[in-house]
Amino acid sequence: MTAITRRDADIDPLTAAMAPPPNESEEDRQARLAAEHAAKVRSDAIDEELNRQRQAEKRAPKQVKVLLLGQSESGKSTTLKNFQLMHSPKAFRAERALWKAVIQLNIVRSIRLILDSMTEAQEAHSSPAPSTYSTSSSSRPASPLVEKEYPRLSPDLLKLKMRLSPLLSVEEALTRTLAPSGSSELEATRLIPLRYSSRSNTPPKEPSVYAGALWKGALGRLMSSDKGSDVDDREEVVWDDPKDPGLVLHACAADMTQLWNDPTVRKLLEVQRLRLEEMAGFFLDSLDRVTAPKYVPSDDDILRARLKTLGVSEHRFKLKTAAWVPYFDDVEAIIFLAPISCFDQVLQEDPSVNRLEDSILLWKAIVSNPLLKHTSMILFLNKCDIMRAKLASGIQFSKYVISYGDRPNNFETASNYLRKKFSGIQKQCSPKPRSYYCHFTSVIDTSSTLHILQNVQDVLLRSNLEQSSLV
Ligand SMILES: Nc1nc2c(ncn2[C@@H]2O[C@H](COP(=O)(O)OP(=O)(O)OP(=O)(O)O)[C@@H](O)[C@H]2O)c(=O)[nH]1
Ligand SMILES: [Mg+2]
Repeated sequence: MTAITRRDADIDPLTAAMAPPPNESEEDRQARLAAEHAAKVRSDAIDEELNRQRQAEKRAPKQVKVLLLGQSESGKSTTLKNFQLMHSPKAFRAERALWKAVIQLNIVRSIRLILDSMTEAQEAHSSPAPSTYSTSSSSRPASPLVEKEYPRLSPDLLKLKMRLSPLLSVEEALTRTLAPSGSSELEATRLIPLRYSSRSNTPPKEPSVYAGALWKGALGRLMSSDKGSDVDDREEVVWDDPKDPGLVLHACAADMTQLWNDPTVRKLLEVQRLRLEEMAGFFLDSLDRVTAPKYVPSDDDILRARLKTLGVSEHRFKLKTAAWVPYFDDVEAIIFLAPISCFDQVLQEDPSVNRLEDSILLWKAIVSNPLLKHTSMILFLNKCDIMRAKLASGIQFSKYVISYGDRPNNFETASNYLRKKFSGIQKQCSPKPRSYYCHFTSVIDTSSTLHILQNVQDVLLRSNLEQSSLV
């Protein structure tokens, strides 16, 4: 009985299944052997391919994954442009012509904001006197319109406004170009209401595109086909459409300059607290240059151009680094952008939230996230140039950041105060100690940013090296 049991166990079910049928003919046997041989050849080929891939992966540089995070308008896309300029300058420059359309859209948007302000001033002057409001209802707050002291607009200024109204349709055309109908990007790039009154409390929707290069393709196709799809470094944009937005902008250039330099307009913007020169995509001080027929955007212009990104995109860059890079494990790092200049601004999507406060809360959430506990954190306290200008112009930091108290209202003190605040949160809220670096940045400045990104890259590689116990 014991013997029988042992014999049963010896018969491996797999061997039994693979064994030839008990009464196999010679012909069947040949066919079976041929099929088995073919299967073996296939399987060996697959093994070989897998081995080849494994070897190739070992030789290829390991990827260093870096995530760019931060609230809207913090400078993520601009930092990415810096990476592109650093690692694939040719590809970056090949897109100059495409950015021209974005810059045109930025100009038209700034002009529309001025025209909207003028409309509001006109309405304020034609609306009833303040006393009508104060007697109408005790619970109703006085209209903000009548509290503001709008300057009166001269007939000449109103004529100028009329002359510039065709720009509104240019805005519409450009927005459509960036998100042609039928594309998945259309929904996100909904047209801005032609007239926006600040009374309505709904800010105009900003043109936006989904992450990735879809919009670039759409725009590229619209350009003159006889030039081919490769847009050369110095090539100007040539549109198929005779109503080229560039032509309209060129024709309106003198009027736009006159509008922007008009003292009444400046006063009006001041009353509205609309600081266009600090807003994203500001080009009104370079109208002559950027509306010239042969204008080609410079690196600087491209970095300043503003187009909102929706969604997440992935970009790969090959780092020109030493041969030892392939031996490191993956390193995950986050570059977090906090635009410190926004201490006196609120979120567009929720005007009850201060932008700086939003950045701090977001930072806190990221550093305390247990899933990211091994991730190196690189903090960019960004838009230092705007921060410096704001403080120099007399805007009081302590009015918005009460805890700042009576410290001096200068860039050095205020920026260091914020650096300590962000670093403190990192130290306190990280689940465990981690690599942490902080930089003061102005990512529109390519040379200083290049320097910082180089440093970031070195640090990431070094920390990888340490983790791999190679140093
Ligand atoms: N002056 C100045 N402008 C900056 C700086 N960083 C970014 N900008 C500008 O601010 C605007 C917004 O920057 P983006 O890079 O588009 O911001 P983002 O984080 O990608 O924003 P979303 O796509 O909305 O998430 C752009 O017009 C940039 O040129 C800076 O350090 N200084
Ligand atoms: Mg973006």
